[in-house]
Amino acid sequence: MSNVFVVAIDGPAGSGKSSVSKAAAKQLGFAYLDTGAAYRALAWYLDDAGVDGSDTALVIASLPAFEYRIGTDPDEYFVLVGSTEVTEAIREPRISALVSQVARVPEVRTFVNNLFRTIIASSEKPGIVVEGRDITTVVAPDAPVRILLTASEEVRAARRGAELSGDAAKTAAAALAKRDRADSAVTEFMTAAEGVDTLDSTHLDFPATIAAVVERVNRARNI
Ligand SMILES: Nc1ncnc2c1ncn2[C@@H]1O[C@H](COP(=O)(O)OP(=O)(O)OP(=O)(O)O)[C@@H](O)[C@H]1O
Ligand SMILES: Nc1ccn([C@@H]2O[C@H](COP(=O)(O)O)[C@@H](O)[C@H]2O)c(=O)n1
Repeated sequence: MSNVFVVAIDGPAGSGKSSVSKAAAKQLGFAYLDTGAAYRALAWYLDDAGVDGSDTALVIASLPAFEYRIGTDPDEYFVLVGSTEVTEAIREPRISALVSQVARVPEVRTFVNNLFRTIIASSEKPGIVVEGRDITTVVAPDAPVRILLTASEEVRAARRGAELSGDAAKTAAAALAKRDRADSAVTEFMTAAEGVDTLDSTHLDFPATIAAVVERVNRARNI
């Protein structure tokens, strides 16, 4: 890996990984890599092509044609599959409900992890905040800052529910718990691995959570 300073952040669904990581990256002048977007984009791609995401052989066979690009500038975030911008579409509850079944396939994980390592190594900023489920343990276990960002399930569900409307808001808590259960069978993100710092935002507001991340990074950089 290159000399880029990696901040690795993992956590369960709705713990604030993307919003906090993006804001911390902006404050630090770092790049930002949302790894969940790759799994979501693959789920979107398969769904769009009418491929059954539960058919492991078909999912693996689809990987070579999956053209994926993500913006790592926190001010210009985008996600592309081929020439289609899917930045918003991959956040839909429908895709959230499909994503775990593709993320459980080891060949998918190897494929996207190679992409992530390439993106990290080619970053032109002094550092990069990388968030997901297995960043502190698998993608960047040697990162100088490793954080497990968490919050109680009730608080996470309430924050996620507040973003949604209609039926999706009502079912947000159940959907979030279901996804965590499925993802926990594949990666460990509910408890911190050795050397990983737990940041519990249950009783912290958004600015205080960002400040806690930035403070950890500055301390590690002796700033
Ligand atoms: N400390 C906080 N206080 C209040 N709201 C917060 C805090 N942290 C995050 N949020 C809000 O919680 C919601 C969920 O955050 P976010 O989407 O970043 O989580 P996530 O971990 O990336 O979720 P997912 O894994 O489902 O993509 C957002 O509306 C975000 O603004
Ligand atoms: N490192 C990662 C990141 C994500 N996943 C899977 O992708 C889904 C979407 O992630 P979000 O962070 O956008 O919620 C997540 O539910 C996991 O299935 C992963 O396995 N590893």
